[in-house]
Amino acid sequence: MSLALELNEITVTFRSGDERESRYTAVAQTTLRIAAGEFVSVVGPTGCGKSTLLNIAAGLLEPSSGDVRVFGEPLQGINRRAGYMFQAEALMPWRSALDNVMVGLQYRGVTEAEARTQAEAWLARVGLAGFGDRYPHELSGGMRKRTALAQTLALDPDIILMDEPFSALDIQTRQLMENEVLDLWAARKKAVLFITHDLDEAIAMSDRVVVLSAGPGTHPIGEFAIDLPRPRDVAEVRVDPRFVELHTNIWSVLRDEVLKGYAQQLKKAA
Ligand SMILES: Nc1ncnc2c1ncn2[C@@H]1O[C@H](COP(=O)(O)OP(=O)(O)OP(=O)(O)O)[C@@H](O)[C@H]1O
Repeated sequence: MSLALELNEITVTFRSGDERESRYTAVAQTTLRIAAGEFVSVVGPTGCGKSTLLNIAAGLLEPSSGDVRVFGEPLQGINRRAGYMFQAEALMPWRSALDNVMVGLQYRGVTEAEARTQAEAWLARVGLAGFGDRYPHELSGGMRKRTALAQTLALDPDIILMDEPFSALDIQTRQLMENEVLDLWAARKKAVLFITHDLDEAIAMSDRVVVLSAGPGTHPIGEFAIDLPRPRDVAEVRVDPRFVELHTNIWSVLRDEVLKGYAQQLKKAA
């Protein structure tokens, strides 16, 4: 089994506050490996370091120590084998949905005509055929997420990095999007690193769920193989007795960390 992404013994220390001497170790000695085609979710308490790990995988942030490998090669700079989808809206408001999807392709050197054809096909795949000429403000939140998904997948990345991509959506739209992502993933089997607060979402979508400790110095404290059959419907799978059992097992590890995470946030705010 080939590894798509390896984070080996990663430590990340930030300078914190105004005092130059003051340092905060967000991530400590964390190893996380994702096989080609594997869907892995990372859950952990608020502020523990999930986004920091994703930024490391994206090559947007350099670790203080440890190394990152992409398909066996050391990562230098931006991870060009990866596509990202973040919590915040990433669409350019002055471009139509179609232009938003086309721009990444054109940046890669695809001709305008070919980029248009591919972008139209991706918009259709995410259920937005006929919406290409709308601007982001003319689309619903779910439609904007679909556009962002088309934008990410159109570049055909081997690794997909997602940081709470659906957290702003209402529950029905969210479940529709989760099922769509699972269908698209099943068709093309990319490696996915999915960050979420939501344990139900993590279990419903993933092959494996990794639980991070509360910070400072977050690190994995549990790893669970999700042996639920696929294809899955994220709403239906939640009532499967095995889902409930996995949820109980993972929550027993996560619960104390969530409580520690809240205490930590309150201390930081004080
Ligand atoms: N550039 C930075 N400078 C200083 N501290 C930072 C920086 N980026 C993150 N941190 C701190 O590192 C810790 C981890 O942050 P991170 O955003 O990775 O957590 P998270 O688990 O993704 O949070 P959430 O669940 O709330 O999205 C936090 O305490 C945060 O304040």
